[in-house]
Amino acid sequence: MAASLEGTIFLAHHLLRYGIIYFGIYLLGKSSYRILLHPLARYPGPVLARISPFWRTHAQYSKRAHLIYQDLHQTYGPVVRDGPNSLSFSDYHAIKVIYGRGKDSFSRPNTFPTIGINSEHPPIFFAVDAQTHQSARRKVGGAYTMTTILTMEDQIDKIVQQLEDRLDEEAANESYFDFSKWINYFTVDIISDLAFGESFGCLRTCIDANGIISGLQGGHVFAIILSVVPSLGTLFSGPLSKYLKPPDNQGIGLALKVAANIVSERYKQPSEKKDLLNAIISSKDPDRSPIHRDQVRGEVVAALVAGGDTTAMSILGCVGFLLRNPGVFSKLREEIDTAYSEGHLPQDQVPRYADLAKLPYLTAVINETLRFSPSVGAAFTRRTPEQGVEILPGYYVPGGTEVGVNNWVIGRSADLYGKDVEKFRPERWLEDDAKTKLMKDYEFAFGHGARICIGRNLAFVELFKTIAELVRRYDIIPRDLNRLWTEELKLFLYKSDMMVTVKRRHI
Ligand code: HEM
Repeated sequence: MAASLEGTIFLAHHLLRYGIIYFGIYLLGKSSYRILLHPLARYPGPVLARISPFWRTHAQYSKRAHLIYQDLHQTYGPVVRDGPNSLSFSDYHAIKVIYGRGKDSFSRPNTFPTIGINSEHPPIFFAVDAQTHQSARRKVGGAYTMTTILTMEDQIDKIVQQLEDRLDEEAANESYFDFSKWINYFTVDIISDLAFGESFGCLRTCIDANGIISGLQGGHVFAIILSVVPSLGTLFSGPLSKYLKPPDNQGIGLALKVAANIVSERYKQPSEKKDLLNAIISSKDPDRSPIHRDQVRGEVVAALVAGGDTTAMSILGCVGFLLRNPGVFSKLREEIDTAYSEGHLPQDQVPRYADLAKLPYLTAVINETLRFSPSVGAAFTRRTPEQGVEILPGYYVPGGTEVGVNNWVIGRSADLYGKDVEKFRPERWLEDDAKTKLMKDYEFAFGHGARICIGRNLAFVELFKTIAELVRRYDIIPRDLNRLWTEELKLFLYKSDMMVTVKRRHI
């Protein structure tokens, strides 16, 4: 008995020892191959990134990947190998090749969890190959044009008014409060009102509707992990998916459930309301047949996930940079006050977007905000086509490689924006027509080409209105200008804990 136990221990010990040795040899062989013989071997990058995907996971997980990628390109140049099979580009010319429009667009790596999505009728964000994406996007494009979005302006204005009511209450309290919370609630109320047919009422009730906002932010951890180890994504669509479903009483699970209910209600009881939900429902396939209900459901959830926090972070960024640059703030306020005194803006209502878009300095401030601190601080990557492609002159990239351009890094391209890229200087958008045209051609805060942000018209309407109203009506005093906010990159570049006090201006 004792002898057989000894034998078993001896065997296990040997198996473990040789297992470790063989595994070590395998890892060494694989790493050597990736460093010396892999088709991307000629591209520079940190050793750990060249042999393992975990360098990228770690960078993303550190919550400062935007800064890590900026350093990475300063150290290694315009093309860096940031994973065994992936490259990051910092030369702005790469944008048009990687993200350019057309039937030959590069596909999106399948890196996002797709629970609750019907892969036969995916919403645009989840369509992987170029053709499926193109056909899904053609159907819903009309719902997001500026003309359609402007039919919803009165509803947006109502929520701008609710934000002002909250700020007036804070002004009466004369104490510091977290401005980022109200702006988050504000953008979620707008997108839920338009896409879900009814606002979640966060501003009204002063609470994060059943944890939807915090739940969405928590979901970014999955997105980060899956972006680096896409094979894990199969778990979410395979037989295990039912065990991995998020709980449907909070966060994204609740958003999915609410979306399913409101979409079927809207089909049962059509409404005259001018909102995104109706605009999407009335979208047609190119053959004029109605859009599939599952795509509608998916688009509604995608709008909430992609359109709430992103817009909030741009509004917060803009206010923060104005506070840090009092000269810019005064110049903007003067432009807006003059527009009122000359009768170009109405005294007794939230200004119309069409009038605000005529103000050149306001437009420049918003463009500069999107360059200086884009809400999306991680790259949305693409996969190169099978035959491979020359992305920059002399930089041939084999087929099946994951390639991307980081938004934050491109916003700091001195070739594109000039040597003073580290300064928040809206004037750069107003100085020289040729330079402005180039900067606009390569604008990247909303992505580029076939998958450029479909919600950007709505984002612009929200940004112009909110910034104009805040600058016109409030003095905003930060508690500590040197510690304006906590900034963390998840998938989006989050700003939180922005403690300020506000005073209503007497105008
Ligand atoms: C300042 C605010 C916003 C920023 C910075 C932003 C940024 C982006 C970026 C960079 C992309 C491209 C992703 C890629 O290349 O794969 C994107 C796509 C998308 N955005 Fe936005 N976004 C904003 C607001 C919105 C809003 C308000 C909505 C919804 C109404 C929205 C809905 C979408 C959707 C559905 C996509 C997927 C488009 C496609 O794959 O064809 N976004 N956004």
